[in-house]
Amino acid sequence: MSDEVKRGLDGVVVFESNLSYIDGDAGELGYRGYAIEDFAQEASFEEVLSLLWNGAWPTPAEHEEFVARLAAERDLAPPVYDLIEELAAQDENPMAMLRTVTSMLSAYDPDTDAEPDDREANIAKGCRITAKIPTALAAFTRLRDGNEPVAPREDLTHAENFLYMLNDEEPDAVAVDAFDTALVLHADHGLNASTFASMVTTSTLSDLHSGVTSAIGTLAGSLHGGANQNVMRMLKEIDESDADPDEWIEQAVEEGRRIPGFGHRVYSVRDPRANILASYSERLGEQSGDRKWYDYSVTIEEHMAEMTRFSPNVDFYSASMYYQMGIPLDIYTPIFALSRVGGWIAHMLEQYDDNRLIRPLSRYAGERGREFVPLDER
Ligand SMILES: CC(=O)SCCNC(=O)CCNC(=O)[C@H](O)C(C)(C)COP(=O)(O)OP(=O)(O)OC[C@H]1O[C@@H](n2cnc3c(N)ncnc32)[C@H](O)[C@@H]1OP(=O)(O)O
Ligand SMILES: O=C([O-])CC(=O)C(=O)O
Repeated sequence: MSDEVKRGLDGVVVFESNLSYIDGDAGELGYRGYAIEDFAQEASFEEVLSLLWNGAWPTPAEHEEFVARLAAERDLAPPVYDLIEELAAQDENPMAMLRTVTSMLSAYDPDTDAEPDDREANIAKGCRITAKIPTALAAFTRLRDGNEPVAPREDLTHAENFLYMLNDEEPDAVAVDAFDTALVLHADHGLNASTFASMVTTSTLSDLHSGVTSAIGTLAGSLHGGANQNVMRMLKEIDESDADPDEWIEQAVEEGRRIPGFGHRVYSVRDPRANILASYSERLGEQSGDRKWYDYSVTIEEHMAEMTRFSPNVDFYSASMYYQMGIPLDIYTPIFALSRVGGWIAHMLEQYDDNRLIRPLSRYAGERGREFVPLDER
């Protein structure tokens, strides 16, 4: 057995999966064999969940049933609302809130005592987690901003309902289209770090709630899902600095700053999701009559292309898109989680069906044979 260390598991293939196909050099992404460009603006997030979890696009009857099942699970048990209120009062970080609340959801899940690899119970738990975390995020955001939570509605789609709960008004069609497409595009992406974390957790035959909780904690970091918030912070920094955006980005690159929203372990070219998200960012700018955020983004991309080998990833254009929709900056990463939960669950379902404990090796690099000295002799 080779003891070569593959830092960051770069290039190591550890599973077979039927979920997402990525060609990082060609800039291609597909879910279960369907190219994202063919369905991202056509299929709803609910349809994509069915595709990922069940392996096929739903028929109209299956879709209707699934949409109703998900919508019926949106509300939270009163103690969960109490926890959210407490966390909002503490001004907890929104990703930490989501991680804590997801963990608590298992206490109120009717299938909590099912065998961890019981597929039907896991689909039921998956529906509940996916349906409830948008309610938790919207309630938290409203409470910490001094507003009353808005109860979920069963007659709205997943995307519509979240925006409705967040703003206490029904969203317009452009916002719903943009948001639903963003949910679709963030739903799955191979063995990214948070998905891997969820699978490490369930490979021990731990439960689905634990897997999602691990994944949320992993998505939060700035090298992964946390980058979308940092992109917007960067765009605001440029805006507030009054600097010429061209000069700002040139200087940042020359200083060796790690530019959020650029670079990827798998893509050597522009992330295909960024193409679609960029078009929404531009459209929202045009709709509002202020293209500034989109234009800053384009300037950064152009300079990055000239000065570095890095292209935009999924987090780059989602930032200006969400900002122009009036979404608070610090909930961009939780919004990523509201979508990626679909992919985490799909991968965990695959994992349970063909499980083997994930347990790689480290190469010991410390000393050996050292002499122990008891505490009172040190
Ligand atoms: C949903 C997602 O998770 S998409 C990714 C979101 N994350 C970001 O956008 C954060 C910015 N990007 C990055 O940090 C990286 O490109 C990652 C973490 C996404 C992938 O990087 P890795 O494959 O692990 O490469 P690694 O971190 O080893 O970087 C290799 C080199 O490229 C540089 N580099 C990588 N990304 C960037 C960037 N965005 N800006 C400037 N330099 C970069 C690193 O500084 C490093 O340089 P060095 O060799 O001189 O030290
Ligand atoms: O695949 C990755 O490493 C990161 C990513 O783009 C995602 O999780 O969507």
